[in-house]
Amino acid sequence: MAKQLLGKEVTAALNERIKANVAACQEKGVNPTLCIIRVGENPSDISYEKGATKRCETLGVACEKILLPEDVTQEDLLATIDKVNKDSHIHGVLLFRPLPKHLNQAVIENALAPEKDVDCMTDLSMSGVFTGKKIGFPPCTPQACMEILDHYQIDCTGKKAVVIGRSLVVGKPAAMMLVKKNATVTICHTKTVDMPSVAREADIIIVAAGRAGVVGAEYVKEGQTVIDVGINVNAEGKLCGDVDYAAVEPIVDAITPVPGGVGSVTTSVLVGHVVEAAMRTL
Ligand SMILES: Nc1nc(=O)c2c([nH]1)NC[C@@H]1CN(c3ccc(C(=O)N[C@@H](CCC(=O)O)C(=O)O)cc3)C=[N+]21
Repeated sequence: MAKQLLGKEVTAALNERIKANVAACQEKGVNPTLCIIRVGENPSDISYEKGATKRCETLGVACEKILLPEDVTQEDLLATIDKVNKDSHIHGVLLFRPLPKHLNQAVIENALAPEKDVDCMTDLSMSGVFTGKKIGFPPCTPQACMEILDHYQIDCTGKKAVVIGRSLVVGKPAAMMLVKKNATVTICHTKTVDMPSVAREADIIIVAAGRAGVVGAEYVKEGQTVIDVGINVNAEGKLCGDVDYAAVEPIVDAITPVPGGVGSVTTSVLVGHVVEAAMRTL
């Protein structure tokens, strides 16, 4: 039986710090405010939006939403971003990605004001993750993985870490953050040859493959820690991870469940960034 790494234990600690910072803002007459921009009706965007809305409420942060149709033009989305950039009562902006194919995502991502970039969407913010310079905020999801490792005192120094997935939202920045924690890191992706045997060599596996249940028993061995970043909505509308939990859990030492793992921590990290952005304006 593996130890469950529970998101709620990690968020309880984070939320206390966030609440204190919210109070500090309010004392100075500033109401930390998140603006969510959603294009279309992607179910995983909607579930993140629901989670973020609830967490904002719990923590006393305002949450505004801008919903745009799936066929929004590049011009209209850029105009929306320009508007929130100029709106001084908004401290942080979350734009769900990936965007529909007809939009030029690279241009849109860099249109956001850097000081409001609470999920590391701009190239400038992302450069901070790679250079180690303190620029903006790190991306919420890989930071949530690190918060879980820290909270459960899972030391990375000298450990072998395998990251499954090379996206700019999770895989690549997660690998850099693990390097910063002194792990030796391997990034696996769709062209990796014999991924199960690479994964079995790891002490720590971060799974951000983006497909439900792809990591099965053949990827793991005893003694490992498995962090499942996947949030997939299955046919019954239920959340499930990228790890086949029932197969993997009996083998490894520690594992994050879905739901109840990384996703819930991601949401608190996001709200924490919004409050931090508000504090920087004081
Ligand atoms: N720019 C961008 N950044 C993202 O981080 C991003 C994105 N776009 N697009 C969509 C995906 C999906 N995603 C989710 C996060 C939390 C829940 C979620 O359900 N959270 C629940 C808890 C879930 C759980 O317990 O595991 C909550 O906060 O209460 C769902 C989905 C982020 N993504």
